[in-house]
Amino acid sequence: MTGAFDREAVACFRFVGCAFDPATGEARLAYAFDDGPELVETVILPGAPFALDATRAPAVEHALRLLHLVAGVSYYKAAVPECIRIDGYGIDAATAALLEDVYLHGLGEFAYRNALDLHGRIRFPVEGPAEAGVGPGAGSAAGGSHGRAPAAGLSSHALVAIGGGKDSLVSIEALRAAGIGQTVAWVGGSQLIRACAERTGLPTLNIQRQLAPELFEYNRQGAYNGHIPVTAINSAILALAAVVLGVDQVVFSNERSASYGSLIEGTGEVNHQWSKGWAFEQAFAAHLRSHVAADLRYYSLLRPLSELAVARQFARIDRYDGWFSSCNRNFHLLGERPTSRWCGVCPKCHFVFLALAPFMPKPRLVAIFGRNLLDDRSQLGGYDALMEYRDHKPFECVGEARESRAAMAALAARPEWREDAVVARFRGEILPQLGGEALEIAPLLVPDPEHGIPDGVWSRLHAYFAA
Ligand SMILES: CC(=O)N[C@H]1[C@@H](OP(=O)(O)OP(=O)(O)OC[C@H]2O[C@@H](n3ccc(=O)[nH]c3=O)[C@H](O)[C@@H]2O)O[C@H](CO)[C@@H](O)[C@@H]1O[C@H](C)C(=O)N[C@@H](C)C(=O)N[C@@H](CCC(=O)O)C(=O)O
Ligand SMILES: Nc1ncnc2c1ncn2[C@@H]1O[C@H](COP(=O)(O)OP(=O)(O)OP(=O)(O)O)[C@@H](O)[C@H]1O
Repeated sequence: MTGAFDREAVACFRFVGCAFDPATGEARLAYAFDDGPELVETVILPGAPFALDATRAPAVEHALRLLHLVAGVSYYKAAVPECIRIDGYGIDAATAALLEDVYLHGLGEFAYRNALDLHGRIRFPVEGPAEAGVGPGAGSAAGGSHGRAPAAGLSSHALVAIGGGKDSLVSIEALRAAGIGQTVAWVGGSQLIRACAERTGLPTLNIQRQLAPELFEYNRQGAYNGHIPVTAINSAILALAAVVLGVDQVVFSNERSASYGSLIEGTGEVNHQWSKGWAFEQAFAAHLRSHVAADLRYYSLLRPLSELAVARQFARIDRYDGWFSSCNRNFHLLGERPTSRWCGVCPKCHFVFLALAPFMPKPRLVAIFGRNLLDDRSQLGGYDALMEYRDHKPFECVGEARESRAAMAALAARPEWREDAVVARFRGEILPQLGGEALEIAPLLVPDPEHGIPDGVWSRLHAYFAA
């Protein structure tokens, strides 16, 4: 491939190579289409130089390769060719199966919006036996690998991903309450995330990430573009950071509701937040243990909780009211920064306002958002989609439709909310059509037993979450 980027002319996507320099903390991830220019993404861990002993160095190499393979999704999507090549190292069948899952499901929304069918198209080449350093018996399918990589001598400490929204702040406060040592870590240059991280008063770790600049040029030249599984990428970055720093836990804050997508007529389920779901968490955690380090734990602290349960927890703390935002418009790499932390018109603003409303005094909530979204008729369509009323759930990180309906039903019974435009319309038009649907909030607040939180952590936390 030479000259301008022509997605139809691409034959092969290549993983060209990757390297980590412990002296500078820089990871270099290189890709290419055919014999075109190298596309180099960089990730920089602060705190270099790092001393990696003989136990940790192989774990770092395997975490680096995993990051190289996962982060490739940003570039692969530009042309989605049938041929994938990995230069420089081979991968085993378990790794190929994990990646095929991450690319297929993580690009689910991308494929739907671009009218592409990626089923059966994404095949990672398996070359040779299990990767070096991988313990005997490494399994054969994503999530099914029960082998173990050697332990890397990691110390007990949690690297907790912080995203500037309510979810990670709930986890951070829960871990603090349980007395678990933590460093709050984020990827990228967001000032909003930095402000929240500093507000926690805990040690912080800001990892820089620079996408290959050619990708943006390819986008201008007509590359396929769309959503990617960014949580999978951030997870792989934090896993690399954990083994480089020698700590044993990578903690995310993905709630139970993230495992459910939008039901699209004629297409089926498409999950915008697939890499925040339970299937990804299980597969990735197992893969880290079998292919990176047996003593590395990856889990989501909020997996047992619904979005409403997370909102209830968040409402218990007011320390972050003037700092946090769940509105994704704050987090673009390119383009303008919004002037307000809450745009007030996107699905996340709609949902977070609704989810917090049953658990917070109204004046506090309105002060956080600077307005009352539930008393604004122009927001009716947005709330209909959240409740899956005449529309599908939006492609965004929002709770299940039954959670939105239950929250709305609770507000419909509250004098301070029931006359507000969106709630009054729900009472008059939607509620009567819901027939026998159970609309109580309480059952949705019960922690789910399905999660990957280590026993020692969960035993200290479940009372906190149940309180
Ligand atoms: C902030 C945001 O929502 N961005 C999405 C948006 O991208 P846009 O072009 O408007 O701006 P940028 O974010 O600046 O991206 C510029 C281009 O770079 C590509 N890109 C970016 C990051 C990356 O890791 N790889 C990339 O290839 C991107 O394609 C842009 O062309 O629309 C895009 C297309 O739909 C989305 O891909 C952008 O989403 C970001 C990757 C992002 O960080 N989004 C999170 C706020 C997000 O949606 N999180 C999900 C979790 C989903 C998951 O499974 O992990 C959530 O919270 O639900
Ligand atoms: N830039 C980032 N660096 C590292 N982790 C991130 C980043 N952005 C989001 N995350 C993590 O990804 C997961 C999903 O993000 P999400 O946006 O749902 O969480 P949040 O920002 O904590 O809360 P909210 O849902 O209210 O926005 C969380 O664990 C979050 O900490």
